[in-house]
Amino acid sequence: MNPRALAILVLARVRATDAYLNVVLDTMLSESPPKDPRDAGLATELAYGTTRRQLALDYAITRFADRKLEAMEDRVLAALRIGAYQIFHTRVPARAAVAETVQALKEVGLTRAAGFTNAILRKLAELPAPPLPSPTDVAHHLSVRESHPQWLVERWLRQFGRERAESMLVADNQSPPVVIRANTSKVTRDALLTQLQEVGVEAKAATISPVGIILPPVGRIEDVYGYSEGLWQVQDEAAQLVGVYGAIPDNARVLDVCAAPGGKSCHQAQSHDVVAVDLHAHKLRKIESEVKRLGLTSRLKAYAHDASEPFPEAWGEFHAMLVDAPCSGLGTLRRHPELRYRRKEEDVSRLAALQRRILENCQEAVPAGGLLVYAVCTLEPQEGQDQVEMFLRSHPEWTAEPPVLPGLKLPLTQAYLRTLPGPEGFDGFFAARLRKMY
Ligand SMILES: C[S@@+](CC[C@H](N)C(=O)[O-])C[C@H]1O[C@@H](n2cnc3c(N)ncnc32)[C@H](O)[C@@H]1O
Repeated sequence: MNPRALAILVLARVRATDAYLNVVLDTMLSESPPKDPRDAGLATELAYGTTRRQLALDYAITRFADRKLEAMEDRVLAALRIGAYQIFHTRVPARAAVAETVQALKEVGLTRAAGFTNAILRKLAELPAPPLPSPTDVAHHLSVRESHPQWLVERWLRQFGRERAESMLVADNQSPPVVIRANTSKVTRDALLTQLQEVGVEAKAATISPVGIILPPVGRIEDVYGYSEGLWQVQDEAAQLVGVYGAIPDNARVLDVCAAPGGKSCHQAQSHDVVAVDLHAHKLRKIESEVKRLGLTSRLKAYAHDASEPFPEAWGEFHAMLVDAPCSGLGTLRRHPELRYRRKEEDVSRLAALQRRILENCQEAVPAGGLLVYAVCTLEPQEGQDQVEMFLRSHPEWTAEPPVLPGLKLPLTQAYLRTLPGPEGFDGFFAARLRKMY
């Protein structure tokens, strides 16, 4: 299928079903694989790029549309956004962007909307630049320019100041690198790096993670050296740092209570026995298939369970617990661009309350002397540092205990691990390493 038509169908399905962009794209690319891998690359770039810029594109489209965007057929709106994205953000000549997009809309069965779409895209193509609100209204201007909801821009401006907030917004619109974690139960990071370079992959060591490798843009991840042999797993560097910062002693049994899709569980299983738990039974399949590929089946058992409810005694005692709690995910917007339009400000408090329930249940199950590593992939203090400090105030038997890792420069804020989106190239994470003293 033509890559523009494929991108239209992907965005239309994401809008219609509220599904994750990466899941829909992967499914549709495997259902109708383009013959030329470059077409798969173009469909991916159009789907992600358009979603990242959606709010700004809608601001431009609204100027010329005679009806509300919400009332438009999913495929028509997707075509308008994809066309506008190419006009404003790619090197595709504007005339070709309009013509090819209208042709693609016909290919997906919407010939009747071709004239309407063509007219709007041609008007957009005549603009010298994408329209923007006045820079004097800073939050509105940045919201449209960087395509993030205004409530989020206002929140980040308050929390981080203009310079950092702006660099975070800009970073969310960049394509993230593919980062992998060496499966150290099979190979060291440095040996894997050498092997990748020997087969011609221009890989380089991650900035901080001692197990991380940054890959150059690659096609199908499954075709990269070492994938089938389970020598590595895809995982953002900041997510790897959670495992590193946790510094769980090798002899500890680990209970990972929010485990799917399994990145941090597999990281722990490289050197520990792990019980991996997730609320959703269907998500365990992904953990199990990764554990198998990585050759870690003897190290990890996966179960469905609600982490806010007591754990079965039959699972035994755990000296360390990993609570990678469900959160607003606002630190991962470059990887999940659709999330920024779905999140509502009130989600932060709702999720903080769920995290508190999970923490309360988990802390009971840790024996004296044991560790609990709490992590979230968001920048919101209510879900991160404030959450943990409230927990510590109400549980004097617990203390924050950052790890001692000579030679490693972890991005710490006080005792806590904290990464922010920005020029450093990380997703945004917060983690706290907590010790139960008695
Ligand atoms: C941030 S994700 C975990 C990511 C995972 N640790 C990794 O590194 O790949 C949070 C997970 O918590 C799960 N979850 C949500 N509510 C839960 C609950 N009450 N009990 C257990 N798991 C829950 C979600 O299904 C989701 O898979």
